[in-house]
Amino acid sequence: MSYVVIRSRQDVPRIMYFLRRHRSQAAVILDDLSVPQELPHIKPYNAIPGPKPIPILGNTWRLLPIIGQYDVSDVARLSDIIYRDYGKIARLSGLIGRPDLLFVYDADEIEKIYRQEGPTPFRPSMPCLVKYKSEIRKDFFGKLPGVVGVHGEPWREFRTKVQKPILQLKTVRKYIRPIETVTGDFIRRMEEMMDENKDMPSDFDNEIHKWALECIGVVSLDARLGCLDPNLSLNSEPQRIINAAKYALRNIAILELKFPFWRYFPTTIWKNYVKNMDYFVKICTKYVDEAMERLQKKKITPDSDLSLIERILANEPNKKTAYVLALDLILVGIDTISMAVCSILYQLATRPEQQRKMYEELRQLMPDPNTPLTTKLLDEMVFVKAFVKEVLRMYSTVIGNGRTLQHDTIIRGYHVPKGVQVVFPTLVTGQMEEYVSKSNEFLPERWMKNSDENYSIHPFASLPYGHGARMCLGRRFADLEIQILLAKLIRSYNIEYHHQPLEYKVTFMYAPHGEMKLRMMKRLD
Ligand code: HEM
Repeated sequence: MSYVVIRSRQDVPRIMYFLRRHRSQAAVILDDLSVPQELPHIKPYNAIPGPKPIPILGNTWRLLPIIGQYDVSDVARLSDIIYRDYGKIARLSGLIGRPDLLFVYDADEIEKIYRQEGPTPFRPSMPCLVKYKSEIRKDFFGKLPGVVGVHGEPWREFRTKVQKPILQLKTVRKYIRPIETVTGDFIRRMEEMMDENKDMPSDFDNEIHKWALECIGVVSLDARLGCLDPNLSLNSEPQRIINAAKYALRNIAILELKFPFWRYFPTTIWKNYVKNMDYFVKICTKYVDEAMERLQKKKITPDSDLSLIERILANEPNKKTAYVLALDLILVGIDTISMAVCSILYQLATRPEQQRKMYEELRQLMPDPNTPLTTKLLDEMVFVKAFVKEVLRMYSTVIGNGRTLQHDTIIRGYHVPKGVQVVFPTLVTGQMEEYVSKSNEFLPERWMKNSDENYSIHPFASLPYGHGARMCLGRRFADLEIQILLAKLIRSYNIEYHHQPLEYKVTFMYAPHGEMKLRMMKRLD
């Protein structure tokens, strides 16, 4: 199917006549994206295939516990099943309390939607966070609600204020040393945790979570939070932060994917969510205030070597921007990265040949394992970077992204009305043979410029960090943190796995599910 974009409504009859005459299958898109219903060839929205809703419960029952056809943890499989059952476009309608979900598995269409999204893309996410920010703590967030769960002008204004420092390589690179220090502490802790077989404990994923928390503390609060301390008392601040991160973040899957009872009355899980979010607000306020005090004592010149938070505080008279930014980074920058790291380490442990290649690259770049990391060294770790990309293609931590359509749009020949939530299932499209050559094979080399073979990949098939103006704000930090961890760990240890294979599931993010008892064998060279 090809498309014809028409600049003016008056041209419609002329173009339609031309298309009919030439028996063309092209779909017509009006430049202003308002689509008249009567255009021939364009099928109505309700003709899109999809699971049939049942009366009263709509399609929500499919996600209900016990009677539901799909479990929350099956969401990744659900997206695959929908593709197999209905093809490249499918509609999940009749979801109580939320708009229809439209699954699009066509990389050309995904590209088109992303490219047309305009200056304020709307990502339908985290309704519970929206309620928290816009109702429960309206007093705090007011006109500066941040980026996560925020849309339209308020989102654009906030993103414009913070985007430059967060994505600027100069700022990100300042964090090589601090993240290397956190990671060194984490690896020492791993040494202490291993059993007599050198296996990590069964809850090793929680330890990775603490490393991610400690990293985000350094980035967003200019602070070492102390989460890697092995002897935390129950009431200590780091332990309370660890617990809040678990409840506030991990329960979002239950709040958002299961029936949203919390919208109608405050359920226990909702009350806990609010309590933990309040705790995060308190922590962010405390550490940003401390950063401000330190900043006030500094003499700032245009060349001052400032941290991310200091730069925000120096440019913005309102401290609220820094509080809210820190909160947003914490909310989305812990689980994403810790789950991605679980997945990457598990893949390394179960792919010894690939791990050997990574090790050889690292040994060549860092003959002494204690070589301090630099921008140059990190840039030269091409296999490390390619391996991470390949894991994110085949096991994308965030299984899909989405946009709420802000205009009526034609997608695969259907007229899709404004307001529908379009889902881009990157986990599925990233593995479709028509978009990715040898899609079922795990080949990091496909991402390497000087690879012997010529692999093709559609640029919109695998987008683990999303795309466009709303793309992941923390992606440079995410890449940096993952790369530093791999460089330090794989240079010095061989990672193995000697237990039952782990299945991938969605518990908020897509990651191996079960006991991550990785074995860490110290390398001798
Ligand atoms: C491997 C780890 C990560 C993955 C796979 C990931 C993925 C994503 C995706 C898919 C989005 C939506 C983008 C879009 O709508 O186009 C997103 C948004 C976002 N991410 Fe990440 N992310 C990761 C790590 C991080 C980290 C470490 C941080 C913070 C330091 C972070 C901060 C954010 C923020 C603030 C947004 C919201 C941006 C906005 O709506 O304007 N992410 N991320």
